[in-house]
Order: sequence, then structure tokens, then C-alpha cells
Amino acid sequence: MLRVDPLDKANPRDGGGGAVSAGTKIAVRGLAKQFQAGAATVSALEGCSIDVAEGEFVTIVGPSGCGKTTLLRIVAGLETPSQGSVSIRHRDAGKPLSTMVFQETSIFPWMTVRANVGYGLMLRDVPRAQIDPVVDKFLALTGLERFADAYPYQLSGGMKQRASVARAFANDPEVLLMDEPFAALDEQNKILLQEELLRIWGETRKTVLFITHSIDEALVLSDRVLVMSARPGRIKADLRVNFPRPRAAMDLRGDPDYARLSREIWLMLREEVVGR
Ligand SMILES: Nc1ncnc2c1ncn2[C@@H]1O[C@H](COP(=O)(O)OP(=O)(O)OP(=O)(O)O)[C@@H](O)[C@H]1O
Repeated sequence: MLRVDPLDKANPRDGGGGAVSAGTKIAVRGLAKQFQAGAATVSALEGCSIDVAEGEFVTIVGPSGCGKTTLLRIVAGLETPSQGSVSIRHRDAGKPLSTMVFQETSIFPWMTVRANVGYGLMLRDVPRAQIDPVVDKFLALTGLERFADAYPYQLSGGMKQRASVARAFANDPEVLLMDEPFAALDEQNKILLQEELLRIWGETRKTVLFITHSIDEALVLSDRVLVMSARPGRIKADLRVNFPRPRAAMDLRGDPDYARLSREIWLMLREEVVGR
């Protein structure tokens, strides 16, 4: 059963896969998910367990169809697991538990960029005088100040995705869940948005769980990379990424450790994609 519960040091939740340590922000335990597709049963996840520490940026890579989106949707509470549990430590009851950023544009077409970015705060009845500076801050961090009064149809794909990222951070959730948010962008916009995300994350130190197909993106952004097995997905490897921050994406790519980690992850993924 799904349990998105406050974790309490004195009363750690344990969904059956092991203890939850004190610094843990997200604890996924023994997650399994089966879908019914007509007469067939599709096993998307099996025995999937994850710990994400408070303030950590964790990326998940895995073969296509291995259950990455299913896992993130369960963590977001959008999908119910067949087995296992998810716990998220909810420190501030005034803040939303999680916000999800999707691959496809999810900003509202009938609202200006400013209204979109401030939407989550407005829903929580935060006074306008408090919303404006927050919105201005995230518009500036995503380079959208000049487009604050524009509507989504007036923006490029990269700008719309910037607005989605700005809205997610402005909403100030306890946990940010990002499902291939830059996958639909061209290479230049992708690199620019990765740099912006690194900068914003450096300022906010939000707990982030980020799905990508790109080994490069995972290494540039995250503190840890989790590699998933082919379906039914489980965590096959957990690799620490120790490049110092703040990071300059282009500099990292010349680092010998970048090449080593990149190769290590690719070999694990290859094994899953082509079979042993
Ligand atoms: N609602 C659903 N009904 C039936 N099967 C589903 C449903 N959602 C997902 N699946 C199946 O579960 C498996 C995992 O899907 P999921 O989208 O989580 O994988 P993914 O790793 O995110 O894929 P990709 O990398 O291609 O985006 C796939 O085989 C998919 O077809």
C-alpha cells in the first residue's frame, strides 16, 4: 500500500525493506508494481528500494520501459504500488510535499508566465506581496524576466520548460520530482537549462529525484546516480558523483573521472538493454 507519510526519527516507517535512517528524506521500500494490460500482467517494478538524503540530488537512469516513470509517479502519489511503501519526511506542513516536472510542457496556456510561476503559492493563499518577490527571483534565475507578462504560446519550447522549472522551485516543495524535464529540448537549450538548474539547485539545495536517459545529464547534475535494471525495474547500482560544486558542465566533461563513470554506467545499461 502507498504511504506518503511524515517520517519521524522516533517512529521511522519501514515498508518491509529495511530501516530508515535519520537523514533520509525519501525512503522507498520493496516497491513492486504490476499493470493489467488486457489478459496480460506487466510487471513494471519489483523489489525497488531507494534512500534519498535531505538536500541530495539523485538521478535515475535505466533502459527504456524499465519502470522509471512508474517509480516517480508512485513517489509523487499519482500511482498506487502493488507492494511496498514510500515515505517522505514532511518537515514543514505549510509546504507541499512534492512537485513534479514533466517532460512535456505542463504550464497553463491561459495564464501569463508570471501567473504560472506563482500558481502554487497562490493556491496556498500566500499573500500577493509575498508571492511577487519569489516569482521575480525564479524568473530571474531562469532568464525569463522579460517574458513575465507573455503567454505560453509566445514562448519557445525551452522557455516553456524554464517556466515549468521556475514554477516548481517557486512552489517550494519538500521534494522535487523531475521526469526527463529536458528530453524534448534541442542540445543547446538542454545544456543551458542544465546550467540553470545547477545554479538554482545550488541556491535552494532542494531534495531532487530526477529521471533521465542521458548518462551525461546524470553526471553533470547529481550527487548520486541510481542505475535501474530492465523491467521489472529494481536498483542495480548506486554510484556517488563527487565532482565539486558549483559545477561547470563543460569542464566536467574533460575530467578523467567523468569518462570513467560514464563508461561504468554505460556498461551496466548495455548489459540490461542487450541482455547478458
Ligand atoms: N498504465 C499502464 N498500464 C499498463 N502498462 C503500463 C502502464 N504504465 C506503464 N506501463 C508499462 O510499465 C512498464 C514501465 O513503464 P514506464 O513508463 O514506467 O517505463 P520508463 O522506464 O519510464 O520508460 P521510458 O524510459 O521509455 O520512458 C512499461 O512496460 C509500460 O508499458
